[in-house]
Amino acid sequence: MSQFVAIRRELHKIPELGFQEVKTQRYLLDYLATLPQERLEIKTWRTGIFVKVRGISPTKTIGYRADIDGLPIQEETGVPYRSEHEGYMHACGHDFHMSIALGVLTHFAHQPIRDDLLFIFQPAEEGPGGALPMLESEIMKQWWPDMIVALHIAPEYPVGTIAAKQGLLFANTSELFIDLKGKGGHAAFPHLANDMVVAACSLVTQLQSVVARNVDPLDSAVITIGKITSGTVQNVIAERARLEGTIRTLSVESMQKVKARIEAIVHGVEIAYWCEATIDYGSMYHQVDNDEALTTEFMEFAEQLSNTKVVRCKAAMTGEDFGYMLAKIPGFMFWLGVNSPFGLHHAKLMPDERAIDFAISLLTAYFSWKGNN
Ligand SMILES: CC(=O)N[C@@H](CCC[C@H](N)C(=O)O)C(=O)O
Repeated sequence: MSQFVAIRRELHKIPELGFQEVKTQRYLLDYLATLPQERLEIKTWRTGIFVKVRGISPTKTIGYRADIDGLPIQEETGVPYRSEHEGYMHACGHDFHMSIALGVLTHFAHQPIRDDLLFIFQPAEEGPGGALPMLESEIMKQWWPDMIVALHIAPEYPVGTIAAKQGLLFANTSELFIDLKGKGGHAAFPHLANDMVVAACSLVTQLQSVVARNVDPLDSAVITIGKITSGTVQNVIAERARLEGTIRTLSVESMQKVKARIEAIVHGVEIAYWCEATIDYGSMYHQVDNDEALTTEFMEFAEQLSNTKVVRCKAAMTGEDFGYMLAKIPGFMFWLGVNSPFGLHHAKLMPDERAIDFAISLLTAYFSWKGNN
């Protein structure tokens, strides 16, 4: 087993939620301390880390970002290195993202190139979002990169495949939390209560009409309600209900339109079900827009490598707060094939670990070329 597969397994055991990545940060710092320090500058930022690898005669700084948080999912893989944190899992591949970043960083700590490299270990990608505050931090302002790159694992592609496109790659996202408050009561006397289970069910159904009837069929949007909580016991009418979900759109304008329709429907539910409703949009992520020239250059670079297959993919409705970085710094994100029968955010996600060494060699080759040219 390669060193960075072993590191991935250690990180896989300790998934932590956004801005709680204390053990993860400690693990990363301990590893960084084992590298030759002559060219490294390491600065922590909340639970994240910035690492600069000083080049020999720098003309620019190339940034590379890896996200480090896990998800509140109970792992069902049964692997020996499964999560030791009950109810939490690296089910979005951030353990891969970190070990790949460490592999690339390790190479350049031993064999520096002309240009500076900036590695960003970013907390809270799954929420509430670490990219934007990290981007606004003093450290980032001091070490501002001229370009920036990130990858995301892709269960649907085989190892050795990368997928990317110029322009829009990932959607705009907004979390969605709706609280309904009616009147509870005895299950036998519904006419004396305002039942929030019924209101919530109706609201979920009505929300489906926004994408079906209000979004241009040639545009795209998603409204997913992933969680509903309501009620206390089977024979009591629920006074409250809470819906938790996410909105995805392919433009900022569509996001505004979808939210306006959601607000109108929620107001209609207030009237129809004699209840009070509040909407909270939680955290929002800017769409991931890949720089045309840099993406083309990277895809052409990867295409001439004998072990790499490059796919021109479509945009996806996933979200990524790396979009905030790409809104300020030219660069790109690409998908890395990991060939898992179970997808992202699934309790049985099982990415093929051979993708780790493949990605380290791809990125090492690309940064060596880009950082000397
Ligand atoms: C790559 C990926 O799966 N990203 C997450 C980002 C979540 C953003 C936010 N918490 C939300 O749910 O809107 C995704 O779910 O796409």
